[in-house]
Amino acid sequence: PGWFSEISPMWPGEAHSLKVEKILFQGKSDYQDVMVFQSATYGKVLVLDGVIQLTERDECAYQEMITHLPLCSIPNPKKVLVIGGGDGGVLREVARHSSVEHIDICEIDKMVVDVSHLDLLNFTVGYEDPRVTLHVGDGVAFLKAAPEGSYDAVIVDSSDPIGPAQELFEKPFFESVAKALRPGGVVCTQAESIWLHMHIIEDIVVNCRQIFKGSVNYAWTTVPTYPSGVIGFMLCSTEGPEVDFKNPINPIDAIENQTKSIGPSLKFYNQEIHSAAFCLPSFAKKVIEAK
Ligand SMILES: NCCCN[C@H]1CC[C@H](NCCCN)CC1
Repeated sequence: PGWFSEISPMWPGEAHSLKVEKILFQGKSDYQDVMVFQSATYGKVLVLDGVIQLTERDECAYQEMITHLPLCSIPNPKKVLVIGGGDGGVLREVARHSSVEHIDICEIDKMVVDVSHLDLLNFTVGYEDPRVTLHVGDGVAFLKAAPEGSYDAVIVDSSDPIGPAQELFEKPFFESVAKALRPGGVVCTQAESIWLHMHIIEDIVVNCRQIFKGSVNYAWTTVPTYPSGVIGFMLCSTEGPEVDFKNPINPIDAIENQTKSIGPSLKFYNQEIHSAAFCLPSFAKKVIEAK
């Protein structure tokens, strides 16, 4: 009945709208407003504090890229930590990697986990995997408590810097990620849009270059229902065995064959788009590669 418009001070003067067929869930958690609605043309949509988190139609572009860009860049990911990602989409993607033996996920808002379990978003396949341990709590505290060198990969599937995820964009958090990663371990974080947030990205790149002594790269993908239609990721590795993010050594087709057991096959990610994701327009390249 009507339209949902995503209006936010984070993207002033513009708004993306989706035609609403039915509101499926509305709640207020300790951290944010949570809503799920059935849209006319993008399937079910998850909204937190008025910001679109994912839609059934295009979530593959975000979940597959944020997961396989890091995990296909190292030979044998075994222990993976997901910060955020309570909707379960990233878990579904991590579970495709048969080399992975244990997945910790730390989501601050239980209501987001409950909503995904309500099967409103049918992403529950990720939570059913026996390798998954769910921790409901603050990712900053979780990482501070993590023993040094615990993980091969950390995926920071956060919302935006206004609200509960604000600390996940700050230097102390990146330092705790670096400590929790093994030498040559990798982190992939949600890193905003080059059209909207070049200044946020610039600050993140400066911090990452100081903290991650392996390589620091920015990659991006297209998500029609995110403002400006694109979203980026910081891909960083700690000092140790060299990681070349631009030439994935853990090819997805090998993963592809393993994925018979996990839900639908990949809709977006492939080796070519992995490498292409690191190609940047000049206005972004100038800022990101100069730092
Ligand atoms: N597992 C899906 C979580 C989605 N993460 C974020 C949701 C909010 C979205 N705002 C877009 C801001 C414009 N760059 C960024 C990704």
